[in-house]
Amino acid sequence: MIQLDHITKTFDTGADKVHAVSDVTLHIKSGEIFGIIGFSGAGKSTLVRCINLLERPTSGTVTVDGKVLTDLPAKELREARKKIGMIFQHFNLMRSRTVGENVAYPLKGSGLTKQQIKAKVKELLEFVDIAEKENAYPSQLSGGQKQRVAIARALANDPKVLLCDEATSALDPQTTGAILQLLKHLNEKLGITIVIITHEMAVVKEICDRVAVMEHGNVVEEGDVFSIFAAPKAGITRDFIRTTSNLQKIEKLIEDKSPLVALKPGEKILRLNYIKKNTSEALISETSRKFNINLNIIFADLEIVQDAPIGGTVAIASGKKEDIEAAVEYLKEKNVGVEVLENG
Ligand SMILES: Nc1ncnc2c1ncn2[C@@H]1O[C@H](COP(=O)(O)OP(=O)(O)OP(=O)(O)O)[C@@H](O)[C@H]1O
Repeated sequence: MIQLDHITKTFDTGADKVHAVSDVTLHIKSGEIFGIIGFSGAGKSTLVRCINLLERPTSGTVTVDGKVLTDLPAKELREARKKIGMIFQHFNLMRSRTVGENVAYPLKGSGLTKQQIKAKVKELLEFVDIAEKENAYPSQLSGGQKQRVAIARALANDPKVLLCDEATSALDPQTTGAILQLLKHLNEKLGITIVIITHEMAVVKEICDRVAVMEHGNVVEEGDVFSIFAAPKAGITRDFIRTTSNLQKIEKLIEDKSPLVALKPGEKILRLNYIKKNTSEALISETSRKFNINLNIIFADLEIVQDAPIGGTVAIASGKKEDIEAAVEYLKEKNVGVEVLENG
């Protein structure tokens, strides 16, 4: 649906040149929710603004829904852009217009009659569940409500793609959750391809199918969300994942020689990470029985990503040395990442 080929964007500020995006090639499939994550200044916004040519790339081609946007003349580009909606962190609503007027705005010149526009606005506001605010002004709405209006406005021209630039960054966690669910709903109901820029891994985990990680204008890692969480390759990806996991707390306990992690001779502290979708918690009890060892879970940080458990547990393994070693091998065969954190 979206093909970015060798996109480079350099800003010439007079004094020097800023290489915001350097030779990025990405393919975003039709119907997926694609996340772009990176720290501030990584080039995420610039890259996404290149998709609808709000920012024209210095070089490279942008193809959306089969049209090479970078080659289109102005008039055709304007038409093609209508099929790419966009929402922003600060909503960008027109303050002097009502909710209904904001949503109707992109329908100007669409050829629809007043009556048809009215009906369309009503339908859109109902879809985002804010129909009762049609005559309110943006200043009378909460952040979450403003973003719902912005989503309704972005949907006015029945886009095939929705670009979301930090759309939940100004919202509290509960409202963030509700807006993400709304995005998921419109992805599923309307089949809209969604690109989400964020600096929060929790957002990626919540709704994205695939994710690209950006650093210094480059995509350093890309893949389906489960694989990226299970086996991140780039250092920056690991940093992001750490922000959503508590597992490293156990390392501090070991370092502080906490009684919680005190070992008897022969015991080991193992960190077990689920790295394939088919691993299940039952494996731990199965392994204990099979090798006649005890696996005493002292810490668990498990959650569901893309309908599969991910994260890990930390367990103290006790039993005969050779049985523990055999159990470790068995777990590895079963696609569990095993790391010995401490030997007793
Ligand atoms: N119009 C511009 N003129 C000059 N430099 C710019 C312009 N827009 C962006 N930049 C620079 O390009 C780099 C990438 O910025 P960009 O906004 O794309 O990053 P980002 O990952 O979206 O960060 P943030 O999350 O803070 O928005 C930064 O160094 C930024 O200062």
